[in-house]
This record gives sequence, C-alpha cells and structure tokens, in this order.
Amino acid sequence: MSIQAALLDLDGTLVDSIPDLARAANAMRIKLGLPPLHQELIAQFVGKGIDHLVRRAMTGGDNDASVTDEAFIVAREHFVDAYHQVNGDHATVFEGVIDGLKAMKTAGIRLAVVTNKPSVFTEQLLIQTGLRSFFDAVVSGDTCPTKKPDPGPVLHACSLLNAEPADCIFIGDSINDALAAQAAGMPVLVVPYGYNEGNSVQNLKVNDIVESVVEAAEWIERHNAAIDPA
Ligand SMILES: O=C(O)COP(=O)(O)O
Ligand SMILES: [Mg+2]
Repeated sequence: MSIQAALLDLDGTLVDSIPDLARAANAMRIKLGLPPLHQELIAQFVGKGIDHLVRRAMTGGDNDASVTDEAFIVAREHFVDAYHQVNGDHATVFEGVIDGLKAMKTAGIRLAVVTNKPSVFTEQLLIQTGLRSFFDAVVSGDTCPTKKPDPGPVLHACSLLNAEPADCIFIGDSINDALAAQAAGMPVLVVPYGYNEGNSVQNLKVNDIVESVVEAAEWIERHNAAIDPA
C-alpha cells in the first residue's frame, strides 16, 4: 500500500526545544538549591516525557540516585511553572521542516504529531512556531494512558486520521519513536540531528535515516511512486 499519512515526533524532529527545556530544568534545580546542569546533559533526558526529564534533572542523570515521591511532586511543580513561562521562547523549527511538511501536504499525505510532551505545552509550542495548522491530529504524552515507546499513542493517531497503521509512516528522532512505530506496525524514518537520549541514531533498527523532514518527504514520494507508478 502507498503511504497515506505521516506521524511526526515533536521535540528533536520538528522543533529544537532544548534551550527552553534546559532553562526550565535549571530553574527547577535552582529552586531546589541545586547548581544548574549543562544544556547538553539535559538534552539526554528528553524524549520520554516530562516526568522522566524532571527525575533525571533532579539527580543530574544518576540512575541510581533515589527520588522520593514528595520531592518529585515539588520538583515537577517547579518545572511546570518554569516551562509555562519559557516554552517556545528560544525554540526553533529545524531546517527543512516547513518545506517537508508543505511537500507532504501537497502530495495529499495527512499529518499528525505524536509527542511525549504534555498537551498544554504541545499546543502552545505548535502555535508559537506556526506549525499547528499543518496537522490534522495531535497526540501528546497525556492524551493516552501510555506514552511512546508503547504503540498506544501511535495507534490513537492512526484512528484520529482514519488511517490503517500499515498505510502510515513515522518520522522521529529517538529509540522511543522507533520502538513505538514498529510495535504499531508501520515503517519508521529517523533524523540524525535530534536527541535520542545522547546516542547516535546509527544503531537504531529503522527503515532509513534521513537528513531532514524534506528528505523524509522525498523518501515517501519515491516509495509511493514505486508502488503506484503514475
Ligand atoms: O520527552 C518529551 O517531552 C518530548 O518528547 P518527543 O520527542 O516525543 O516530542
Ligand atoms: Mg523526539
């Protein structure tokens, strides 16, 4: 079947949101009496939703350090307050995103965002960056009972788009996207410029690595032309 819909990840694929996420994480740390962390380290904590980011930012990435539920609740509130204030301020749309989305739209491909970011922040960021109107559906980290790498949010996006998973493709930047898309039964392309928890995308099991969303649009066009030559 030809590809009829594309599901795109947000942080690290469409938008470089690290400057704002790092500001909010460091504002949280300062409230907790902790020194700020380097932006590059904070970037490794992004991709599994904000609860994961808050926990990792509290411990400075030390997986063995324990965080009490009470301390986590306080820290999360600090993070959410700070991120509300800065979300979108220093975020930039990656090169090739607008042209790639336009090309897919022109080709009749329906588009959805599937992100682990909570919906209040997703909507704010999509509107502020001017990307919201490209998308027929948006699934955020709190839309479904589970987050990526679980396939639940990916399958939910398919049903919102009225598309079978086998007729969709996922475009993301991390292992969470690759695992969720594969478990949902669709091919996945990854971009190398995102976060992927500090690891290279070269080792991910994906259908292809594309340099940009424009290249992803070209990949889909080639795929569809091979299946259904005009
Ligand atoms: O961890 C996050 O909040 C961002 O996640 P995303 O890469 O799924 O957009
Ligand atoms: Mg991402």
